[in-house]
Amino acid sequence: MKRVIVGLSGGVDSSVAAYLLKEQGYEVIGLFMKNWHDDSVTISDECPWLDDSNDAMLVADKLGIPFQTVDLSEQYKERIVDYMFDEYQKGRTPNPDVLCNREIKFDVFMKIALDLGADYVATGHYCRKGELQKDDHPVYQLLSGVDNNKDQSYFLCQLSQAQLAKALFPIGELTKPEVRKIATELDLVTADKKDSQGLCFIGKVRLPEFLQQKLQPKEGVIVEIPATQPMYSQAEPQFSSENDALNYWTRKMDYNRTDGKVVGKHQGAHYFTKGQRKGLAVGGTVEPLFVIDTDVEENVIYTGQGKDHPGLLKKALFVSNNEVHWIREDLKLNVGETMTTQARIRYRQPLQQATLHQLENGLYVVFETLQSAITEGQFVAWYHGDELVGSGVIS
Ligand SMILES: Nc1ncnc2c1ncn2[C@@H]1O[C@H](COP(=O)(O)OP(=O)(O)OP(=O)(O)O)[C@@H](O)[C@H]1O
Repeated sequence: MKRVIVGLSGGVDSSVAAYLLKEQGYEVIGLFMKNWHDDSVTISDECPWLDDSNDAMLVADKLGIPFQTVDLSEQYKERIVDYMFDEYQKGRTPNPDVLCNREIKFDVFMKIALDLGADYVATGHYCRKGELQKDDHPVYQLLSGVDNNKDQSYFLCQLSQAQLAKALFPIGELTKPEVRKIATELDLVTADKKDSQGLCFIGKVRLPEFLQQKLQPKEGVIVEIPATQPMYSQAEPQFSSENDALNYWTRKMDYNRTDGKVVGKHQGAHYFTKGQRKGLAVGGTVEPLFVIDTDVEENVIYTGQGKDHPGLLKKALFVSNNEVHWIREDLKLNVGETMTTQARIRYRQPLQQATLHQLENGLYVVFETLQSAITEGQFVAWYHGDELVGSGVIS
């Protein structure tokens, strides 16, 4: 009998995942991980991990499976929390959920599970795993969940073949309502529990308060850039090489920053991210202000009115070579090659038609239409239909 260790979070999705695996005849063990030190960077008075671990235990009990907890708060602090601070300090916006999957759930947690004799590690993610044979070797595929509303493949965009080989996603063929129905029929305590917003990190703390714990406030100005200023020339120029064209589409905004006017003050550019609307506290504008760029060195936030402000829009992005990741290693592009794909630059964004260009210095992703708030530090993931083929950190 194959042994599966399922990450039991105390939520409904992993509860049902554990049930389904048992039905399929696996030997199932539930494992809860504690991520947070009570005394470290927790903000709110609540202590949700205790409630969650208790719910996970009750579910395991009801399903009649063994249950254990592991404390991974040290590793979580080192690999996720510290990295978060570091990235914000540099003016980038990291994605803790993607990292948590790559570094914690499918690395530290997975190694513990394998040491406990597991053949597989399962989670309650809404995605599916496929398998192909190529040159007599198995090639694993990461496929989106059938529930379009809940598809979580994006959060797993940094998994490797080795990690996928050992992963199972039992609820990927189901919709959320179907999962809830199963949990209700089984009378699980988690049946009506509200979703954790799919965030393993921000769900537990409020981001601005979290950042203020480590990043010192530093007063600076908010500058508004008028929307009438051209960001790109209206007519596309003639390019002498593909390189020139790609650099043109990914370059920084070309407005003269001194043309903007100071409209307010902020407490630190490193607290802000591109596309952000909340927290600017500047009134009296016709349309709401959005952050179009931050300069953490000069401590200036550049803003513009309206979500279609040209300063927010770009057609392409760049990923440096060491941050390009192919789940489908067999499809990796060589220098000079291109690939037609569909891509997204944030969770739940509908897939966008795009072309990948692998050049000497890195990978360019050129979209068919302008994209809003392409943000450094976030992940771009590219797909072929419902298969997530690769991803990278936006430079
Ligand atoms: N503290 C934890 N301990 C063990 N596994 C976890 C934990 N947190 C998350 N997981 C695993 O990762 C999966 C995705 O986590 P996420 O935080 O996105 O929750 P979710 O989609 O709301 O799922 P759930 O309803 O199971 O909490 C979970 O279904 C679970 O298998």
